[in-house]
Amino acid sequence: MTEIIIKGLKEHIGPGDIVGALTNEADISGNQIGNIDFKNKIALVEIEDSVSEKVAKVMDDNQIAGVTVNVEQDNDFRDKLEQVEDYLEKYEHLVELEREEEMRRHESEIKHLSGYEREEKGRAILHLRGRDEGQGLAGKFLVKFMRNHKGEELPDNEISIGDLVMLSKNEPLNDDNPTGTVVEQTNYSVTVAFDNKPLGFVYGKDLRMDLYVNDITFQRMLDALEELRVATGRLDELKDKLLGLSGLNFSETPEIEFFNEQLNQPQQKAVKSALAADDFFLVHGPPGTGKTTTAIEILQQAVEEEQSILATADSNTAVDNIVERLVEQDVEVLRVGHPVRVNPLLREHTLDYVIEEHPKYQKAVELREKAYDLLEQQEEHTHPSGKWRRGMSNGQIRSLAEDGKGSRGVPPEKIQDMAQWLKLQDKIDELFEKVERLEDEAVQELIDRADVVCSTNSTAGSEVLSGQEFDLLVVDEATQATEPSALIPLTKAKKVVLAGDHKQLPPTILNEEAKQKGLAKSLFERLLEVHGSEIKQVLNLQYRMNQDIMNFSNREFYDGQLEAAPAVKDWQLSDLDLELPDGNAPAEQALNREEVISFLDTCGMEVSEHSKKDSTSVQNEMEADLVEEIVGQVSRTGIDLTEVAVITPYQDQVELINKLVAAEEIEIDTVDGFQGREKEVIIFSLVRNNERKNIGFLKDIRRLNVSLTRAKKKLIIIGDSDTIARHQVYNNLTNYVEKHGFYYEL
Ligand SMILES: Nc1ncnc2c1ncn2[C@@H]1O[C@H](COP(=O)(O)OP(=O)(O)OP(=O)(O)O)[C@@H](O)[C@H]1O
Repeated sequence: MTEIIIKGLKEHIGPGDIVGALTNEADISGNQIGNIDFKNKIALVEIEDSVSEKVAKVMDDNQIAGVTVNVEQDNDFRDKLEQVEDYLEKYEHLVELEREEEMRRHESEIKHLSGYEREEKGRAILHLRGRDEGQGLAGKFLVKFMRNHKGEELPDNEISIGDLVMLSKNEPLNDDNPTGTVVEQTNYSVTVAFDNKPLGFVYGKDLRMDLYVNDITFQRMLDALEELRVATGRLDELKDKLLGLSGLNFSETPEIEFFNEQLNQPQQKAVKSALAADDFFLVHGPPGTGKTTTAIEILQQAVEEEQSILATADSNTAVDNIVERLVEQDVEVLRVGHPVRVNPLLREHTLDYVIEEHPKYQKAVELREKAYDLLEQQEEHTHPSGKWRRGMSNGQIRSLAEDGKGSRGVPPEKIQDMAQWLKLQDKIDELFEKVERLEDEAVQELIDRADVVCSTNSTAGSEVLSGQEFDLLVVDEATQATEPSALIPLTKAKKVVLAGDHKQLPPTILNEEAKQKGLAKSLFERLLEVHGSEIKQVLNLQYRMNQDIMNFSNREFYDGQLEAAPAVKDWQLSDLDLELPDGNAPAEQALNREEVISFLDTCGMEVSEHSKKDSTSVQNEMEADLVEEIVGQVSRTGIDLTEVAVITPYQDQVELINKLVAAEEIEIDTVDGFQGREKEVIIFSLVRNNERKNIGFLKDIRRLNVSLTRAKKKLIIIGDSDTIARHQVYNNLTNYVEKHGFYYEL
């Protein structure tokens, strides 16, 4: 027996349909068919060896029970199926772990912060009252929550549609508190759907709502995984390729004219290869090498070819960056996403904004208002409820009303009044149906009209984009997205280009087990591992840093492939019109010496790191004082302070330095928060200084790479070589600065 694979089945198709179709269409007898095994929408059917080829040929693109199916012979298929299932189950499990961790963190915050503090952070809303809104879709119980005081706006908050929230009265941590999903939201109210009838208190006053988990993104990840599981056609092919079950295809490299004439050789090559790739392509862009610049050119070229295009990134900031740069190039962009989360300067490109101008949407607004008027009119009539309905069907009420009759003790006038209510209901239903259709059409027309649709990875899974297919998906900052997150837009695409740098920081994962088991790994990295360097182009000319700042990272992380563009390779702080200090104090020397990289080593000084009570973070007062001293020197040079930043791996150190440094223009941030950014001068406080030589999460040397590649003209590092230099790369760093920079033992 040989196994043939039938793909694209529908739920209603059973073994009988398959046997029927095969015996009829392929002219074989029932006893030439063996076991039939169903896996989702796929059937694995055993066929006698002598006829299996014929069956596969006849049945491919043929119909079974009215459904067109794909049929092939593939002896490795069962194996592949298992691999796919292992992959999907693994990620479903990891997403679930992360989701649970997020809930735990919210619980812990609810425990440790007051309600007001949570409200301040936007993760709780206090002083609410609940109003019963009846039952909604799938029998869920709907409750609308508003402030106790009528007409009072809700405070700013992070809660959004799809999130799981918890309702409480006085006891925010009570196990019995009901949780439900946010289904509707305005400035004044949040409507929540509960699976079961919630406890009576939610219909009262003085309630508190807590964000429990930002669930929508997790749900969309799980939906994307499920889509992969039942994928057919192009998505099925992409799935095989991303798992390495089949190879990649490339078409001929196109001859093109570049929109951006400044693109350098590797950038041009990346654009051409990305266009030639049929399935996946990676643009590997080390810091400052023009990753986004290259991605923009790829998008413009695809627009020129009239492809339908989706461009995404994990964060709203990164998406806004793409939107801004596309708009500069006169590309017609449609930005999908909540306008509140979009840069105000770009709001005119959001779907919510442009749709207001669409005639069909305007008509929908008009009809909706009509429907609301009718709803009001309806209140003047009798609702056909149990009390008055007395078991009568709508049809009976209508025909009794027509005949002017009463029934079951209900007088004729009451029946007529109920019939009037029903008549209005019909009109209301019809209006809402029209509203929905008009809105859908308006959205579709706007999507079709746009050259490029832009959204976050998560929002690519939103209702407005459901059912859309794109010829090309470009994901920027792809190494900062988890694999399931990148899968959300991928399920809509025929071809995928990812731009990123896996040598910089991966996405933040809260759950340690999920992180260890691979959730922090991006799709970019998977593809690189599976398909090797054929799938990528490295951009190796960087436009950010003096070459001495670049070179350490170049050697440690990029195999020496990076080059500094001529314009930047020798630039220095003294090129700016500044008054550099002329003293010999270390903080002064760090600024006035020619060397662009300095290391102020605190190795001989007292051990000085410590953790605050209940904090997993670390701080170092001695380093903070030094930072303050250097900032003082920098400020006196007359430099534009918005061109200076202090970065450090630890949040508590950020807070400590923030207290010491008065100049508000100077950004002080964690390394993770500063990824993707740059400044003329960077002061980097390493913090770790302990007898145990413990360097905590500095062990992730990608964090060091990010830290060392933010400064354009001056990088000042403060750290304790005794603690850090146990680690080889940090040891290399101190050696490097001794040789190529200004190294000073305090
Ligand atoms: N071919 C080029 N010629 C001149 N300047 C360029 C070129 N390519 C990129 N740049 C400049 O280099 C800077 C970095 O470019 P871009 O923002 O595209 O890089 P990136 O790799 O996405 O950066 P990051 O690593 O910070 O994410 C920009 O100021 C851009 O204008």
